[in-house]
Amino acid sequence: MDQEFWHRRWAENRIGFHLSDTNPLLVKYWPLLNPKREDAVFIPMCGKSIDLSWLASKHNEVVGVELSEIAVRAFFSEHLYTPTVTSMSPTMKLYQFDELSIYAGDYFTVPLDTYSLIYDRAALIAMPDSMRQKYVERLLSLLKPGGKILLVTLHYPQEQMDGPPFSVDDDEVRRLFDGYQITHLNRDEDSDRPPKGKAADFFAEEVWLIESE
Ligand SMILES: C[S@@+](CC[C@H](N)C(=O)[O-])C[C@H]1O[C@@H](n2cnc3c(N)ncnc32)[C@H](O)[C@@H]1O
Repeated sequence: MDQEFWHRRWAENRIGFHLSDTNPLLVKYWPLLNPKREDAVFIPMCGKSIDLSWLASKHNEVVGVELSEIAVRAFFSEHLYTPTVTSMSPTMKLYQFDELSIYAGDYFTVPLDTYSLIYDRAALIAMPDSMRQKYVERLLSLLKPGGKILLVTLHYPQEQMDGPPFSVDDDEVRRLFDGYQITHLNRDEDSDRPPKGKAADFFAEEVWLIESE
């Protein structure tokens, strides 16, 4: 999945993954992380998710990274926020407004801090098999000791459907986050997917709590 693929998706507004409201799974399961206002939150590959605003209403510092500047600009204009914009390199900008900072740039190269809490919805599962290990290594390097991740994945028969979104099953979550405490919080087979025009025998959305020990 090269970067051009995602730039094209945003340029053509093919963003079926975008939710028009706060993700109910975030609202339901975030309290299980025992979040405190002063815990800094990181959201990888955040798109223009409304979840950014929900988390910013509960935390002093929320940091997102999104490759597409179209998405980042849309997020701020759709919320009527006027961010300050700092150019960091020809391919990287930092957008800031109150508690929220969003880097428009590549997740793998943006200069990030470490965070107590991470929210991954449709980021790990946007990565093809060949990139997932590298994606998770970077994610775990950004997690403070004692930190927690709320992770939302999809599980379906991969041979019946092309990704993204890709299927990431129970075994793979446990392998990718080996050495961390993993709690399976929810499996929903009635989620309103697969994406338009695609079909699979089953299609389950799963929620995980990953904790560093
Ligand atoms: C499936 S979307 C999910 C967006 C968001 N998490 C949501 O729930 O709406 C995956 C996002 O990852 C972004 N992305 C893909 N590769 C990236 C990279 N290397 N760095 C930053 N963002 C990336 C895409 O532009 C896209 O917006």
